[in-house]
Amino acid sequence: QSDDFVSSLKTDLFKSSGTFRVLVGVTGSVAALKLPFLVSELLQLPGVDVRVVTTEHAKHFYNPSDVSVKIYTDKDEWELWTQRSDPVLHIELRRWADLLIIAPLDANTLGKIANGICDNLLTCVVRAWDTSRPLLFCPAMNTAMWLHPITAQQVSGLKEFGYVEIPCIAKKLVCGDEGKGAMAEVSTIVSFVRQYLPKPVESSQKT
Ligand SMILES: CC(C)(CO)[C@@H](O)C(=O)NCCC(=O)N/C=C\S
Repeated sequence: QSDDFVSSLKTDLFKSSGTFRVLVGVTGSVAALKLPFLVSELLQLPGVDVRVVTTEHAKHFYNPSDVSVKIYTDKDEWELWTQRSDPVLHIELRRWADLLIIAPLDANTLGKIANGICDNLLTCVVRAWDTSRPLLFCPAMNTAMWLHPITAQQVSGLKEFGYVEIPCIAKKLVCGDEGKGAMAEVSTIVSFVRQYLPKPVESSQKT
């Protein structure tokens, strides 16, 4: 199981350059219920290959059978690496991805990333991230959490690393609060990602 698992990653690494590899990180905000829709919309983009890395808490909010692409979990990291010669999943994933988008980014994972904590597969990918590659994040949390002063500090910290914020929006949240904290709309997220796709090469031959 593990070899085809990694070999598919490795083959992707050497796949024809036409493929733009998008890794979606999903965390424990209720906005994670949008994951199936986000993935299906991203797959509509030309030449895009999508994989997902989930945290344990995110699993409460979506059904994996509604997601048509591979979802990597913390368990996969430990099943894959049992001896020195085994590949390290978070390193294979940081090599594989051309772009990482964390949607939604919950308050907990925001805090971890802002401080370099890497205690699960997703935060290990982020901790090992090649900052010359785009990392986009979509904060989503209760309005009271969003308004706490530590949030602005941590969001600006991520931006100092060069990560790109896709700002949260004001909505009537599922808990009844009205205000900022809702994840950006999927259409907004997809249009952000679209900006990073390789430009189609103008054909030099005159037809
Ligand atoms: C879930 C969705 C997308 C429905 O429109 C929206 O409410 C949202 O993004 N909420 C995320 C904010 C959150 O995590 N609230 C947690 C407690 S209020």
